[in-house]
Amino acid sequence: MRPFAIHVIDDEELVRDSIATAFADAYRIETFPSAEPALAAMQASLPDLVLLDIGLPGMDGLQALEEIYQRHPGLRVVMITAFEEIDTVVRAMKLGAYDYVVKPLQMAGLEATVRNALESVRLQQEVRTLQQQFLQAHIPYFIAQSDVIQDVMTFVGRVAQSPDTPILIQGDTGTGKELVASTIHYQSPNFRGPFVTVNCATIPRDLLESEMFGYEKGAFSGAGAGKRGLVEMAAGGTLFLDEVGDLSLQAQAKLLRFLEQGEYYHVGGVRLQTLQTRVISATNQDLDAMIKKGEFRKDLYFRLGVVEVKIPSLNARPDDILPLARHFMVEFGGKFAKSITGFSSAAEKALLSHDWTGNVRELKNVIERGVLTAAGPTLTPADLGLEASPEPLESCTLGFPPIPPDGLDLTSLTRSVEKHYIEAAMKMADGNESRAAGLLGLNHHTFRYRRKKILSGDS
Ligand SMILES: Nc1ncnc2c1ncn2[C@@H]1O[C@H](COP(=O)(O)OP(=O)(O)OP(=O)(O)O)[C@@H](O)[C@H]1O
Repeated sequence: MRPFAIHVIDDEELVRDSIATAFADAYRIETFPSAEPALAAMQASLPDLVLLDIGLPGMDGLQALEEIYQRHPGLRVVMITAFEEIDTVVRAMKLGAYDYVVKPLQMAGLEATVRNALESVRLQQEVRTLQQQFLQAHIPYFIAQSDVIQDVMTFVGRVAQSPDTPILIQGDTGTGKELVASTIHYQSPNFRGPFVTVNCATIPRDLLESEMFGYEKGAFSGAGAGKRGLVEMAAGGTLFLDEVGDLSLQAQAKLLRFLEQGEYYHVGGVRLQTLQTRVISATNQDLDAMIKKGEFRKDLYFRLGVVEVKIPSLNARPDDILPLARHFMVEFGGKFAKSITGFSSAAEKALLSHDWTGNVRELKNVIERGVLTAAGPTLTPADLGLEASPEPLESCTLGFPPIPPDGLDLTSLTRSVEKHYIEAAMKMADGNESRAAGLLGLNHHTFRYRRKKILSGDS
């Protein structure tokens, strides 16, 4: 199969025929005596290259070139021209033509020009394929099973569509804020640009401003050569400011100006710098409280949080626990070359009843340890370092009261048994609902629901 298609547009039949004959073996050739039918044919099927005569009847070559670029930007066009039309050639090249050949045509020269043009088409296709493969391999895989996190991800997919709207992600530690930020980046029009993470808590406060905005040579002692800032490195992409609550007030003022005007100065610099990047910030601190204490600028808070995304803690979305656990099991199984096939039912119960204060990060660590140390093939509570939930009541020896001669009210008996154990579990767990749920082999959500019902006397 000849891989490339070429459209030849020339009013001279001899030119059309000689090109068609010379190239027929190597390329798929279609010929047109004028621009209009060629443009119509392009609507149905786009060639890889167009050989376009300048002196055409009807729409001339330059008009046709403009029309082609308007409809199909990026298409390679080589102009065919008579020697005396050289001024027109210059105009064509300015409009974006790839190259030109002069009549009378020398087939060897034309062949070389066509080969070059098609090589650049091939390279462009290759770059696109590699880009696609890279993105597919790097797009973060975000597990979202629970309704609540699915709603968050639907919203995130919508807000990702703008290239520069600032987004503030709030959530407890380890809930997946950075993963959500990178998901936004890869779903946004900036996905070909860089995703640059700045952890504002780990860079010393007095260095943060210069690290973020860069500095000029000699800006401060030790600033031997100048340095580009992280903001600059994120140009055309996304700048992710993790732990944004840790920014000094001075850095906050600079960030505000940058967000509002897209402008900033290097530390020690006098030249105004401008660039475009999307800023996504995240925090697990209470920014409202920090604003009240004068530690965080209110205007910056509003600017960072043009769109706010709140990620619920893992305990509040128990439906995600097992899908996440299985996802990490596969990930670490592959990493450590271990064939772990799943979780024992006791391990699943233990996972569901554990109090995940460290959220998804804690769950990931637990599974990593489990996969690494387990003898397999299924993971047990001991492998995961979790306490097994108590055995179901049926297997315990309970002293059930006999049914009195006039019968009993099973519903109210069941209710008082449930009430008794919910209260006892809360007491044993020092009031921690999630742990109490674990003691009764329930997930947090179900336990909370039943406890609420019992407390309201409505069961
Ligand atoms: N829904 C999810 N699907 C798959 N992996 C997840 C998910 N949520 C979190 N993770 C993983 O859990 C770990 C912690 O997530 P991440 O670093 O994004 O949390 P964070 O909220 O930014 O934490 P911190 O507040 O400490 O900065 C990461 O390895 C991340 O890949």
